[in-house]
Amino acid sequence: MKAVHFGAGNIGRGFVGLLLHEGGYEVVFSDVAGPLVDAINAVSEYTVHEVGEGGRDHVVTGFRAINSAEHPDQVIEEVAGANVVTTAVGPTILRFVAPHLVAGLALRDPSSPPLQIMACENAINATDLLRDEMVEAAGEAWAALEQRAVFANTAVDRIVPEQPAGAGVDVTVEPFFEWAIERHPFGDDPPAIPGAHFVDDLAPYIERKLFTVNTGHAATAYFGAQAGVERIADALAGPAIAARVAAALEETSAVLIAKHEFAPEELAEYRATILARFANPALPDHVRRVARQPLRKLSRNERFVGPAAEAAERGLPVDALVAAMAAALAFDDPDDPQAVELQAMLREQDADAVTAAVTGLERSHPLYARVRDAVAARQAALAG
Ligand SMILES: NC(=O)c1ccc[n+]([C@@H]2O[C@H](COP(=O)([O-])OP(=O)(O)OC[C@H]3O[C@@H](n4cnc5c(N)ncnc54)[C@H](O)[C@@H]3O)[C@@H](O)[C@H]2O)c1
Ligand SMILES: O=P(O)(O)OC[C@@H](O)[C@@H](O)[C@H](O)[C@H](O)CO
Repeated sequence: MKAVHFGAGNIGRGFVGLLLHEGGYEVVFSDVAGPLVDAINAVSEYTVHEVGEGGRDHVVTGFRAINSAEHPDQVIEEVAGANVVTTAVGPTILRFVAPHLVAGLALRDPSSPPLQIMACENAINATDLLRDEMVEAAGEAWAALEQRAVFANTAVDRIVPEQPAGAGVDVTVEPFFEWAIERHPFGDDPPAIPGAHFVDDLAPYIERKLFTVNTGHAATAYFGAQAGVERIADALAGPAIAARVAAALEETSAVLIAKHEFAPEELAEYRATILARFANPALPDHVRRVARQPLRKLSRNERFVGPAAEAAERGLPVDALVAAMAAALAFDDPDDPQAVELQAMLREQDADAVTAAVTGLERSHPLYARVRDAVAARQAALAG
């Protein structure tokens, strides 16, 4: 069995590649970073080090890597003969992966079982997004290709920090992981992924994950950045930040309870587990990584505006989420292109233009005025 995994970065090697290996797949990593591809091909095994309570080491073997920027034909050929394709490249990169998948399907033996495609990105229905990109890339050819693949949305959860320079291909991760996958696309032949769970309805799982783990993580990072703290665990060690993050998560939990009927005590336990994961002192996770791409994180269906909009529509509180968005608006990292773009927008456009462009909210939406006030406050701070 063969799996082609796009994106041999932190989660690619430290989670997806590991579980595919444990499921018995030969793993072919595809990446555009030449030195990373060379480093992977220079070793016959790498170790995933789980750090923190209960952590242990896992050795991954049976993999190789291809530079898809230099050798697209090789990647396409691997896709054509694979059982499974996964991605962990970031939601905005899926459109660059899509043409390789379309070309691979075109080469695929039509009598082989359908290619099982799963995007493992932090976004609602990322696999649907990848499929849409493939349909667009294929144009009229799609009708002949679509039977050759099945598509399942997934929710992946494991904190994998940036790896220190010189660490080679090994990856340091937290011990916790969760991988929820839509069951119905696979019929009687689900992929072999030990530890993953197959669910009939992914929406509660992906929303619980994105609007708790990622909302809380991002809130910690943006409050931490404002306080000049570098590590996530250190940011959460301050009682003021911990209280603000906890308040934001109580607001998202209220939405999840109202929408998906989670039991309040179950979500309280989920929140406590997550805050303990963030506080793991052995995990070298940094504010800069977690805060990355603030425009993506402040967009309409993402971890702040998504749950806050639903809360406002239901008349539920949003104060703590708006406070976290205000901290995100202040995130100013010269090495993060989206942070630079956001700060330029705040300097050059009026509050309504920034609010609409960044959040995608209509002026008539009950959340709009609250976010616009936060935008105006950030603009006043920049001007003053
Ligand atoms: N790190 C985590 O804790 C974590 C956890 C869950 C989900 N995720 C999600 O996984 C995705 C990747 O995150 P990450 O932290 O591993 O990032 P990363 O930057 O470590 O890895 C991304 C990799 O994708 C590669 N890449 C870029 N363009 C590519 C292309 N066109 N084809 C193939 N590879 C390409 C990059 O070179 C890089 O190696 C994101 O969507 C993220 O939200 C991350
Ligand atoms: O990957 P992003 O940029 O969407 O979010 C940053 C982190 O919150 C994220 O990578 C978490 O570590 C991960 O989602 C945990 O499962």
